[in-house]
Amino acid sequence: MRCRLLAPPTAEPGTKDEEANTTHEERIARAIIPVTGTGCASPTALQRSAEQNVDAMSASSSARKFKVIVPCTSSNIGPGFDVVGLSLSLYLTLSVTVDPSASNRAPTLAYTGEGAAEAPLDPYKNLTTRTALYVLRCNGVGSFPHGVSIQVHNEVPFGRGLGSSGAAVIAGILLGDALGKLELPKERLLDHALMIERHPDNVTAALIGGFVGSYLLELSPEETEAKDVPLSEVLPEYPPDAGEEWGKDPPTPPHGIGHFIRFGWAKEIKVIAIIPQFEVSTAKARSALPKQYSLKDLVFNLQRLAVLTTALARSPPDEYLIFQAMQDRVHQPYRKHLIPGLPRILASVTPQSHPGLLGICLSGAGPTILALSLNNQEAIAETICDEFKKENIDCKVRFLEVSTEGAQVVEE
Ligand SMILES: Nc1ncnc2c1ncn2[C@@H]1O[C@H](COP(=O)(O)OP(=O)(O)OP(=O)(O)O)[C@@H](O)[C@H]1O
Ligand SMILES: N[C@@H](CCO)C(=O)O
Repeated sequence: MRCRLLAPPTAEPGTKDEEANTTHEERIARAIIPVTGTGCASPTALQRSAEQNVDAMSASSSARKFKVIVPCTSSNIGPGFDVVGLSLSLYLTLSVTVDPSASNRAPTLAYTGEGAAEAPLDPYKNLTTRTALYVLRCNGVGSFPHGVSIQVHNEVPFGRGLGSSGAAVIAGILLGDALGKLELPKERLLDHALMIERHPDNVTAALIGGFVGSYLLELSPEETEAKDVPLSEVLPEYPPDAGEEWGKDPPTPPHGIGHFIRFGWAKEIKVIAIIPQFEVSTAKARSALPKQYSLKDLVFNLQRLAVLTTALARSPPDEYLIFQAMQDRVHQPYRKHLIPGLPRILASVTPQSHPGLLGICLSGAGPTILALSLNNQEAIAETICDEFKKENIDCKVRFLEVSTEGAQVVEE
């Protein structure tokens, strides 16, 4: 088994995003928005030859097998709304076979695990494979290679604030890169991901691994305007018939649109995810946020985030400092109506009531609650589950590790 670890993180990407009221399909549409004003060139000689290369490579070799493994992520960690993400040990895994002797033109998809009943098996509708096709088409390869079959095993629950969509997008980015043998550098992979999921926190942490901070460059007014181009205009729903060409080409992402840095993470800090058994869509949770904030609330969060990123790297961790630094006034207060009992749940465990507790927050857009602790994990989880139970909500508890490696492609 040969492991192709992606290139080490060196730089950064970015854009700003307004995702409220959008579905993932619409977000993909945005991915395809001509942000540079110059889309991929329509199938040129270069594109055709890239496609022929991929097919020729497939045809001349035996079946190729590889895995794409992407961790889940918890973003925000209290005050770091849309800024920080933590990569954790639940994984989305694609087991991919490219068999030149198989005749299927479109990839076949099979799912097990979380979301198996909901995830589309049509590769032109599925978030991961559509993302892969976007990467291929932006890089001169007009279609999937023949004979691709993908077995998905997913441990990341949908719509719970654990970055399932970010993981699906990163899996698609790496899938496209691997199928096209593109070998894009990590920064360029991230550019493509940021065209789809416009807040960088989840996708960056999923790609890079560990505890990561990121920001996006502002789009120009023309680029911002262009983001309303509908999906149907930029990426056809169905593949063309043999010999026909795709319609309009998707725009390539601008280069270096996001920027990131990886922080340290003290090895003593343990992570507990308390996962309520209901979904909150990120789009809905984003639409609950105000358009404007008071200076007081922004300063409240900025002060805490500045302290938090260093405090979580220090050994031994300072319980009081971290607990205070994980307070938030930018997103959690506005999402409380989406998660029954949220203020009470967040107040249910403190370093005083549960020695060893470092902090508690909403994971991503919720409804999962993330607790950081030095010990006492079971008691912390039990108390939070009991609080949810008062609202007639069952929870699953996961004791997780920080996943330091980030997304990987493993050749078999
Ligand atoms: N493995 C997957 N395959 C296909 N689609 C997926 C996959 N994972 C997530 N999705 C899509 O993403 C949706 C969930 O995304 P959403 O942004 O609402 O929540 P999340 O990413 O789990 O949470 P958060 O962004 O708060 O961390 C699912 O309903 C599904 O449409
Ligand atoms: N930072 C994002 C993460 C969800 O994907 C939010 O809280 O809306």
